[in-house]
Amino acid sequence: MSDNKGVRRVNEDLARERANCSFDVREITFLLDGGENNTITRKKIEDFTLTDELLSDKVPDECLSPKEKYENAVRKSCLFGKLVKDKLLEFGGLETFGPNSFVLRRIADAFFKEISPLLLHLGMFVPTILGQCTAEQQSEWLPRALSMQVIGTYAQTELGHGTFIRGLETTATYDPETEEFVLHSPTLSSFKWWAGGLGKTVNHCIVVAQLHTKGQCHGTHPFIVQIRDLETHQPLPGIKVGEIGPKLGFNTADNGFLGFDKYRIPRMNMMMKNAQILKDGTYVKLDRHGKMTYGTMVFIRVMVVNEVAFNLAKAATIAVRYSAVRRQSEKKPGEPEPQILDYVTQQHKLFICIATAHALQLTSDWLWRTFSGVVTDIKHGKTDSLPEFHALSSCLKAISTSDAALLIEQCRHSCGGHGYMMSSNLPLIYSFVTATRTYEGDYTVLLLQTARFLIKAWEQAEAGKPLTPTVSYLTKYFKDGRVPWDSTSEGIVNAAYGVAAGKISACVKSIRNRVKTGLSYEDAWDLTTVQLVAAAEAHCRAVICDVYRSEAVRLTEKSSPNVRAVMRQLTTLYLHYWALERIGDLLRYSAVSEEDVVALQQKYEELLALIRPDAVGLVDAFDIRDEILNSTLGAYDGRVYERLMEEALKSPLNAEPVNRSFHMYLKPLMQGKL
Ligand SMILES: CCCCCCCCCCCCCCCCCCCCCCCC(=O)SCCNC(=O)CCNC(=O)[C@H](O)C(C)(C)COP(=O)(O)OP(=O)(O)OC[C@H]1O[C@@H](n2cnc3c(N)ncnc32)[C@H](O)[C@@H]1OP(=O)(O)O
Ligand SMILES: Cc1cc2nc3c(=O)[nH]c(=O)nc-3n(C[C@H](O)[C@H](O)[C@H](O)COP(=O)(O)OP(=O)(O)OC[C@H]3O[C@@H](n4cnc5c(N)ncnc54)[C@H](O)[C@@H]3O)c2cc1C
Repeated sequence: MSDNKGVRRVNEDLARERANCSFDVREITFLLDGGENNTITRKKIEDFTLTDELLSDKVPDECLSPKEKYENAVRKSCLFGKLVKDKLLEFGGLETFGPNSFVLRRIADAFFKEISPLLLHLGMFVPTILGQCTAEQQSEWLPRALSMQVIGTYAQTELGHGTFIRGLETTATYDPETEEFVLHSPTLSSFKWWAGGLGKTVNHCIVVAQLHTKGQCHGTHPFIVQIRDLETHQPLPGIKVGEIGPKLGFNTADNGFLGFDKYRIPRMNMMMKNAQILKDGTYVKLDRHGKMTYGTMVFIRVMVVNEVAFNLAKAATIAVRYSAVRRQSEKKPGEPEPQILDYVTQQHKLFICIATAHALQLTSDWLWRTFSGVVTDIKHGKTDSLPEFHALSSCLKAISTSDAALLIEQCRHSCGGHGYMMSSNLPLIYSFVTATRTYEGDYTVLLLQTARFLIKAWEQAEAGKPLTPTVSYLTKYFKDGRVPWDSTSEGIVNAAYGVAAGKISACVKSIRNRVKTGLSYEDAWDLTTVQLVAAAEAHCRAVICDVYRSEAVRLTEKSSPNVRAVMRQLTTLYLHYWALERIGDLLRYSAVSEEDVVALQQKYEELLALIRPDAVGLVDAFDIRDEILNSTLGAYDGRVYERLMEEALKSPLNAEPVNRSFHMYLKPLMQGKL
């Protein structure tokens, strides 16, 4: 596929797709990056970080042993970290969790096919210092953490408890004699389990433990704990630490276990922004809201929406480019084999992935702005917006991770057998994203948190009290009766809110009816949880539909007509897809008719046809470099078969024509000598 000057040519089908695209791809890239300047900065950072020296792996990562994989990930983390530290100042530095840190997080995928053992240090250890320490404590820990003298992680989950934080068993008992806390793991189930980087990499750790002082337990609080010697890296006396073993993914993250045997830490290692222990052991609570120590989890839930939007964009890019290159079967006898992207069923599998990546990216940007507002409020001592934000971030985390994981798997299905190859990168993208559905709050558990808020909001609506913005629709749909049907985008969003309101109303009735039979509120709630999860899902879906539609309109106000048209086609496709997926709910809670359903289906199929010529342009607009995509099927030039063969030849099994197992086992078996 090289021309006579050695320049690699692009696959002809892909080249033709790009020539036929109706819009300027860069325009959509700028929209998704949040402006042209951001794109320019991102590209500069990519150019200086994505160097051959760092990226070249002679043997594919997946062919290495677990130990070699981990060591390679540590090597690259250190080289990448140094490069970033040395050069990033040229681009305005890594302001703490500013736009450059999002860019770096994405670029990191080029270095770590799975995950960096240092991700938890930057992703959770540093943010927890920022969120949970006093200014004095920050000035002690932050410079050491940012210069990587202190490398840390976040150890909350235990063998016995992850979801139910109040059930954690690790104790931190204050000893006023020595002004120290004594950390202890009283049972096997109290061992910390899961923290990324804990197994082998970190020397410090944020430990969430039950605080005891003056004979009283004050619940869980975070502590900074040194666990390894800074010189020798040996675990310190009183610490039992190790790695938890192979997992579905995250295999370079050295997730670890940790136990304490009456291990002492100074009083000031308690993170004291929200609560303090005075020298004499007096407990002082500063958190009027009560859940401020859960702040890091809320932050990560916000970040995760962005993570999964990007990973879905990667999977969609791989699957759409491959579908433009791959030809299979015949539509009519004797005709040439079509590109598989020309099958309507393939378009149905893939275009929703592009639209969802957009929907989640725009929702994530909106959520980040909302979060920044909440953080500013909290700095001014206002916590009123926290319950609504907790409900919102919980459901968006749950739904975005669940949707992304399902759709990434759909991208893999759409690539047939080759999608199953590790070298396609789809299995690793999936294994990374499917974990997001569990960590930082399990899907069901988080939707039930949102449901709690929705039921309270319903009761407020009933009492004629004002409602916060994301639930204000409940006032409108409070009265029973079906929501009028209107097939415009706005109409579909309204219907989605109507469905959510109908489901919340049904939950309220169900709980009340059960209480009337003599059940306790808790039992009535428990029996209604299947409906409550569905109601929270419907609420979240309505929010995503609403935000996606309105943000896409706002962002494309000044766009060229063709970009505006294709962006509108995508939002309309998303709305129609979900209307059809939830048609049973619409029939129950809205005035949609049989003819309307037929029209919805017809319009959906028309949209697939309209988007088809722009599909490759749309994934090109994600502008994900080959190094980051890491995929034989999805590279920009479409050299799919060549890359598959090149990668296969790197397999260690191909290093010798005959494997020794032939002589050891097969030959004796063949000769009846085994
Ligand atoms: C060099 C190389 C590196 C390259 C990178 C370079 C770039 C770096 C940039 C960094 C970018 C970072 C990106 C990050 C990407 C992500 C990667 C992360 C990797 C893995 C991380 C995984 C970490 C973890 O999983 S940590 C553990 C998380 N655990 C959980 O989430 C547990 C879930 N459980 C809970 O949240 C709670 O226990 C809960 C809510 C289920 C119940 O709590 P509790 O029992 O205490 O409360 P209730 O009694 O039920 O409710 C009481 C009341 O409180 C309200 N409430 C609950 N939670 C909150 C909250 N968080 N905020 C506000 N309010 C809350 C609740 O609603 C109730 O209110 P009522 O009014 O009473 O109803
Ligand atoms: C890859 C990965 C990385 C992780 N990294 C970290 C880390 O760095 N630090 C850390 O502290 N933790 C980490 N974790 C742990 C993670 O946060 C927990 O696994 C997660 O919060 C789920 O808790 P659990 O494992 O206790 O699940 P469980 O709560 O035991 O859930 C099991 C099942 O029970 C259901 N269930 C539980 N409670 C309820 C309820 N109240 N109502 C209805 N259903 C319920 C759940 O829906 C689920 O189906 C990580 C986990 C993974 C997978």
